[in-house]
Amino acid sequence: MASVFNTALSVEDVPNTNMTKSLKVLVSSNDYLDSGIKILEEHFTVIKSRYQNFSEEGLTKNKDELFDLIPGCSALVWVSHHPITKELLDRAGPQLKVVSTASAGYNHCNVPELKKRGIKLANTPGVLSAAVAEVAIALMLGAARRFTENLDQVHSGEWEIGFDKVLGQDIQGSTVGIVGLGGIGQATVKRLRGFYVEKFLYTGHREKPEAKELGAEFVDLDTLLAHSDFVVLAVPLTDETKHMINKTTLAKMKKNAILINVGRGDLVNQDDLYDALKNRDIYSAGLDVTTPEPLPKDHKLLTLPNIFILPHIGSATIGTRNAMAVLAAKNVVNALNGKPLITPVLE
Ligand SMILES: O=C(O)[C@H](O)CO
Repeated sequence: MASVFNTALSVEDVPNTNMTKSLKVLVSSNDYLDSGIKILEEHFTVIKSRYQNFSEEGLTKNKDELFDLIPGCSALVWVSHHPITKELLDRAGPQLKVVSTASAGYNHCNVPELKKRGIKLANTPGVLSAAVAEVAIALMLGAARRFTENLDQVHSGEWEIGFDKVLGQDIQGSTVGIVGLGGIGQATVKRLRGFYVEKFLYTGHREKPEAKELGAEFVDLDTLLAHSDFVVLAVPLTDETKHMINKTTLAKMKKNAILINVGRGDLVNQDDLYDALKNRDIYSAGLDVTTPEPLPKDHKLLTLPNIFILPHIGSATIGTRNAMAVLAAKNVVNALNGKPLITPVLE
């Protein structure tokens, strides 16, 4: 755990208060951790939403409350996945200097609008790569070894224990294609080394210098889809990547291919994925992210035996979430003290 915390600056490194307590910092949800609150409270007046943003009721209350609390704030620590809209920024007022999202993904932030207004944006990459990579591997195992069907058997008490029953696929000897060899993609490759993967492919905008050491080969998306037994999505959601996995791209994948998504639900056209899984055009899928979240319990994807879904827990470990909370807070301290952001998206 120590090494996770060490990836961000220590509390002592943070510039201290010639700032005033009168600056207001809004924490967008009540599930932000005390490790972050403590740092913020040393410097600022912290205003916290009383609500979380995961139940339908909580989401609505959280959204309404944020609208009431935001006027006059100098910084936002964003733990919600609500979009940061033009309307919300107008409501905040011109003193708003920085948005610090406690996530690697920042697709919920209106970047052009923030830029136009000169508001800084920070995120929390790096500190969560290991935890998300571990979940990517859990999904690979879960989808390849048919955990959904197997867990159903455990719960129903009807085990199919035949020698030839519920057989899965190996990671050993497979080709793993990583879409997006950033921090999470690289961490996934490193952790897969012990699984005796035959070949790593990756795709993205450009070749990555780190790939050589990882033994990963740069290819275009079509080549990756055509050759990979596992396709791991580890890219941010942008206009370019939205629905990059769709009817056309699914048709380019191998029959035995397993699709893994640890990025964002909207990277995948879920109707097309449903059809591909139902028709066995690909073997299975493992998703940590869906659209929407939570996925309604009567959603058609949940009727499929060959899908293994987790409720967006990629970064949800004690060490990682604390590291994210601390980093998000330190970015605010720096921004309001005229120092560079530690992990800037927009500066
Ligand atoms: O973007 C992220 O940081 C993860 O998906 C957790 O929200």
